[in-house]
Amino acid sequence: MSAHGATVPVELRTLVPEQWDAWYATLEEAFGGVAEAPEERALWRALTETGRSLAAWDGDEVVGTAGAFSFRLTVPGGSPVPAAGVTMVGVLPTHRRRGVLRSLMRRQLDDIRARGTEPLAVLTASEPTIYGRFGYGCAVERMSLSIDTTRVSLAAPEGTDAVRLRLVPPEKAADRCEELYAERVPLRPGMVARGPGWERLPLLDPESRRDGGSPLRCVVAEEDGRFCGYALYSVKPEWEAAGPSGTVRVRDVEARSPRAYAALWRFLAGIDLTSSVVAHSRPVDDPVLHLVSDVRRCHVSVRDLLHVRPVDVGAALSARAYAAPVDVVFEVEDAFCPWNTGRWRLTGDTGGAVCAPTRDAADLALSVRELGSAYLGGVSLAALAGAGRVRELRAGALERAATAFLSPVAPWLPHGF
Ligand SMILES: CC(=O)SCCNC(=O)CCNC(=O)[C@H](O)C(C)(C)COP(=O)(O)OP(=O)(O)OC[C@H]1O[C@@H](n2cnc3c(N)ncnc32)[C@H](O)[C@@H]1OP(=O)(O)O
Repeated sequence: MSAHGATVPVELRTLVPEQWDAWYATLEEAFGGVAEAPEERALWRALTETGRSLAAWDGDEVVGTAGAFSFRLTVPGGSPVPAAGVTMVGVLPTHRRRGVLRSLMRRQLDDIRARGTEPLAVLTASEPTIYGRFGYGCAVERMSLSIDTTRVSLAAPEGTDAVRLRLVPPEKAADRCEELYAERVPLRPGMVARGPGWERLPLLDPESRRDGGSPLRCVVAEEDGRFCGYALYSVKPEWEAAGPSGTVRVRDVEARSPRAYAALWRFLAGIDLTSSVVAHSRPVDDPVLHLVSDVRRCHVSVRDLLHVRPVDVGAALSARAYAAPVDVVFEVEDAFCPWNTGRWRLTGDTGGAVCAPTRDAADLALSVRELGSAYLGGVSLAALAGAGRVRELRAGALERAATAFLSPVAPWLPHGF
């Protein structure tokens, strides 16, 4: 019985390709019933891994959906670790709060564990309050910026003026952009290698999502004739009594050098007839924060992005490296996946780690959710301890573990899924 009504006795079945339309229609209904543009729908259809997607049936009706992508996610130290990218979760409004999501999450985590290859599950949540009960912790935040470019100037490191910028249709630059993206993936925890088909995601640009803005533009940066960066953006023109006040909407910026990075942002901030540059998903340590003359007029805000759930605590903690030597025993509580509950000894350093069950006394006590939050190195165990969510059982253990877990580069990923 759920808190809101009798549990619905749904039957969970693996999605078969012929049922994709009905399945996806349920998902769209759960999200409010606005149909996606045909190209968007076609992309998600192509990317759906039906064999690991679940449909909850009530009689002959699909009332709930949950999918998973087979990702390789960068973890601290730079290794790619297999992770289930949980996606397309929805329950019909007629069936909400009667345990359908809970049964989908139960089955999905059991399936991921049974595969034996993915120590982690990750997701971006429609609402951050939903997934903590299933052991997901917020591990990555994203930063939004709205730069008032009538007041803010950008610094130009030496060599910036030598960077040549060129407007190129996004499809024409796509291969070179993907290559650069692939180079960046190991450099930041949270980044996901884009498998076949995913290269279309950054170019997805349905008219229905433009909200009065231009089609997607691409500017590429070149140094000595070599491709060294790109920005994907659009422009939303606007006219006020006092003059033009358009907005540059940034979708992505990547570069191989600080010169190219600065040149791209300076370009975006200087487009005629615009007075602001808006970017909704940047890493919280984006170097652009150190290029601007007035960070307050960049209207920075931060919100949750990626939630991480260790499915196999031992394998997950063994798969990453640590910024400093660490030898710590965790007392882990995991109500939803009890196979993780117990004491785990983690020993590791910058070269790698081993994490295995132990009978030794615990140094730190926490739930699997806090381990998920700290896993990518962007959330400090010390901050979680400050909230009472990590308990130090041996003096000094918290500081050492917190130092070892942190990443010098903030985790991030450039797009949802
Ligand atoms: C990874 C992704 O795809 S994120 C996208 C998630 N989907 C959406 O937001 C679409 C719109 N919403 C929905 O489809 C549904 O409301 C869902 C999927 C969020 C929840 O499905 P339901 O079947 O209603 O959830 P279910 O009844 O299993 O609830 C399980 C628990 O979570 C809680 N819960 C579920 N949804 C919410 C919510 N939006 N806010 C707060 N608590 C919630 C329930 O109260 C219940 O708590 P309890 O165990 O203490 O009783």
